[in-house]
Amino acid sequence: MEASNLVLVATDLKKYYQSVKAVDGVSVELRKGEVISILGPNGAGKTTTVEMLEGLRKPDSGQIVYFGSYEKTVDEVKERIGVCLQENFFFEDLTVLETLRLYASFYQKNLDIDEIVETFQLGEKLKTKIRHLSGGQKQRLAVALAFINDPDIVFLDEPTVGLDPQARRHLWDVILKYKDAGKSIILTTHYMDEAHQLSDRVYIMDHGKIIAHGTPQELITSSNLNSVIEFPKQYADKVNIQELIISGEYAYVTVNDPIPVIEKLLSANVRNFVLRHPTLEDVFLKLTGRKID
Ligand SMILES: Nc1ncnc2c1ncn2[C@@H]1O[C@H](COP(=O)(O)OP(=O)(O)OP(=O)(O)O)[C@@H](O)[C@H]1O
Repeated sequence: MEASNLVLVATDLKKYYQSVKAVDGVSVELRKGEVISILGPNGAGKTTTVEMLEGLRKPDSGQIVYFGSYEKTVDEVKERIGVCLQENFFFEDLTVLETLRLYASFYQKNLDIDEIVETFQLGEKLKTKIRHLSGGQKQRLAVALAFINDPDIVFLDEPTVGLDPQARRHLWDVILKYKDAGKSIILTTHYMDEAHQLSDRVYIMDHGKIIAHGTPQELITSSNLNSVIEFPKQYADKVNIQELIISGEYAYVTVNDPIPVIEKLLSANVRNFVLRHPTLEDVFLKLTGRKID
């Protein structure tokens, strides 16, 4: 990949709050036409990292280079950046159309509003005031607004929270459409399937540091997890299995050879287990020892 394709390079970013090392030496690269995800449990430092990349928070140290130019500050590139924050505030008495036009007026360059309306399926709500939108409709509008200035880099912090499964899938298609059009997208998400489906590369964060990164498949392969065996946690005490992880209602074990574990389960009369391929979620669980939510 040519260096000129790098639209953002962040090196050794740090942000400390008294004793809390919120971000402790994070480096991230983003290329043109790429979707990357930053995954991590609550408090890992994802939002602080992304807010520094967006120019909303000043790093204590480290460097961020936009569009290959050391001279460009975030203020100079903000026309080329789109942001959907985790919590968005709107003027409740404006309609959807008025809101789109207002945000468009903040920038020199815009995507066509009709195209945005169609892409984000907002047509039926154009004359509806924000206060009368459902949570999911507001969320779709918030993501739409991140694209209004036809940005080259788009930050989407938990963009599908509050959406029903159909709307979530639709938004995935929209994100991939914009990626294919050459936009570069940084996603933070709690949904592992979303990260896997959308991301070219994933950064896994914990305690302010990147603890692993790569394509979803590279992360799965490099974790040396061949098989996952999963069963209800109430059986965990019945079987002596090393490296068992209890999370939620289930006990998990990731192994290269599943046969000895299955034999143990069967001899303890545990039959309602599932054997499956590992997912990004299992990698995450192995690395951090806990589930993301
Ligand atoms: N303004 C602040 N003052 C003090 N501590 C802060 C501040 N902002 C964040 N932190 C702390 O920094 C750490 C990282 O927070 P951050 O919000 O970046 O994590 P996160 O990974 O985005 O979490 P979540 O998934 O819950 O949004 C947390 O321990 C948080 O309490």
